[in-house]
Order: sequence, then C-alpha cells, then structure tokens
Amino acid sequence: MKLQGKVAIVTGGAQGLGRGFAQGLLGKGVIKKVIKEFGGLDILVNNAGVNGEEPETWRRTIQINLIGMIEGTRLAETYMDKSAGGRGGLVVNIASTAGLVPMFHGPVYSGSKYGVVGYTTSMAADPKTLETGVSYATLCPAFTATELFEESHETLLNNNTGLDLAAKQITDAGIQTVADVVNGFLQLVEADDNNGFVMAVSKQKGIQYVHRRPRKPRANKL
Ligand SMILES: NC(=O)C1=CN([C@@H]2O[C@H](COP(=O)(O)OP(=O)(O)OC[C@H]3O[C@@H](n4cnc5c(N)ncnc54)[C@H](O)[C@@H]3O)[C@@H](O)[C@H]2O)C=CC1
Ligand SMILES: CC/C=C\C[C@H](O)/C=C/C=C\C=C\C=C\C(=O)[C@@H](O)C/C=C\CCC(=O)O
Repeated sequence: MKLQGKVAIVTGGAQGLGRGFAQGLLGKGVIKKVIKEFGGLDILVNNAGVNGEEPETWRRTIQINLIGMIEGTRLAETYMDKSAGGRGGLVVNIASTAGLVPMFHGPVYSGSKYGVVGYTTSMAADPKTLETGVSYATLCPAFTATELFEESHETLLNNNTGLDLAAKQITDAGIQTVADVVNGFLQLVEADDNNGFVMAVSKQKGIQYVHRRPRKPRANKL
C-alpha cells in the first residue's frame, strides 16, 4: 500500500511499539492521524496489548489482546468495506512470536497471541476480501525493549520457576529495539499485496515472512 495521503489509527500509540508505528507512518509524509473529519479510514493497527497471567489479570490479557483486537477489526471494517461505501483498507494486527512458538512462562499471553494469528489469517483467507477490499496482515515481534517487556522480565526474575529456561529463550532470541520492529512494520504495510502476510521480526533472525499468501483466497483448500 502506498502511504501518501492515507488515514491511520494505531491503538495503544502512547508509548512503546505503538508510538513507533505511529511515528513511522507519520514519517512517510502526509499520512494523517485519524480524526472523524477525514471521512474514512485506510489503515488500522491493532497494537494495544498487555501481559498478565495472575488470577486477577489473565482475563484482562484475553480481553485486550484478543477480544479488543477482534472488536477493533470489526469496527474498522464498517468504515473500510468497499461494498458498504468504504474505500478498502488494511488491518495490521500486532501478535508476537509468542503466537508462533510456545511461551511456557506466559501461556495466557501466548494463547491470546496464537488467537491473533489465527483470527487474522482466517479473516485474510475469506473470499469476501475481494469484494470488501480489506486486507489483513499480522506482525509478530519477538522480545523488544519496551515497558511491557521490562515489566514481564521483572516478573520472571521474581518467579524462579523455569527461570533458566525463560532466560535462555530471551538470550537466544535477543532483545531488539522498537526501531527494528518499525522497520519490518513499514515493509509489511508498504508491500503491494499484503493480504494474509504474517511477518516475524526478531533480533536473532531479523525479518521473516512466515506466511505470504496470494491475494486470491483459496476457498476450497483447507
Ligand atoms: N515488547 C515486546 O517484547 C513485544 C510486544 N508485543 C506486542 O506489541 C504490542 C505493544 O506492546 P509494547 O509496546 O511492548 O507495550 P507497552 O506496554 O510499552 O505499550 C502498550 C500500549 O498499549 C496501551 N494499552 C494497553 N491496554 C490498552 C487498552 N485496553 N486500550 C488502549 N490502549 C491500551 C498502553 O497504554 C500502552 O500505550 C502489544 O500487543 C504486545 O503484546 C509483541 C511482541 C513482543
Ligand atoms: C517476557 C515476555 C515479554 C515480551 C512479550 C513477547 O511478546 C513475548 C515473546 C515470546 C517468545 C519469543 C520467542 C522468540 C523467538 C525468536 O526470536 C526466534 O527464535 C524465532 C523467530 C520467529 C519464529 C518464526 C518461526 O520460525 O516459526
């Protein structure tokens, strides 16, 4: 998608990755922050997310990471859907590599992110995307230096169970910067035909396309 003149919403854009995504989009020139008067929406980035596994926090993790992402996607479609007066658009859902590989020290978080990957790739596979003009892409960052990572890391350090294994996963994967992830994000958003793409970005392996499906959904192939 060419970014010039587009209207974008980034949820959770006040800090961390969301702030980086919003700044990256703004850096592309005339991109506009969403405001009702722009009369349309071209890009939604469902970025808002939390990590909590405790009895009092795990439901909130599912609520924000999974249910909030689905609600945001559905709302955006009402503005983007070409068959309902919109001009098409792109939904980028921020999952995690914890949505591609197990994260034994955060099963609720990981489960929510597998949900993001499954939901987004399923939406992309729907033949109706040809009528609606809405594309769906998933971005899966690995460990990135943000508040969410710092807080999760601290929790891990305070909980000795499996600490060695968790530390090894983090050491192996490395800790990347927000700028590293924004780099992958912009490549994903600017790709010509990105419906169904799933991109992983990690310190260890850089940018990887985990799925790169053709635009035409294959309804008869499961
Ligand atoms: N930092 C990391 O290592 C990784 C982060 N991610 C994902 O990237 C996304 C952004 O995370 P970070 O920037 O690291 O976290 P962060 O904690 O630095 O920023 C998250 C932002 O989301 C906002 N937010 C949280 N709940 C919200 C809600 N209900 N409504 C609106 N805004 C809300 C927060 O206010 C904050 O501005 C999350 O979905 C996270 O799961 C994915 C992989 C790795
Ligand atoms: C402590 C929790 C903090 C941050 C949350 C973050 O979202 C969690 C990430 C959890 C697991 C990360 C695993 C990282 C793995 C790697 O970086 C690479 O080894 C693998 C990269 C891509 C996987 C794609 C694939 O090969 O299938």
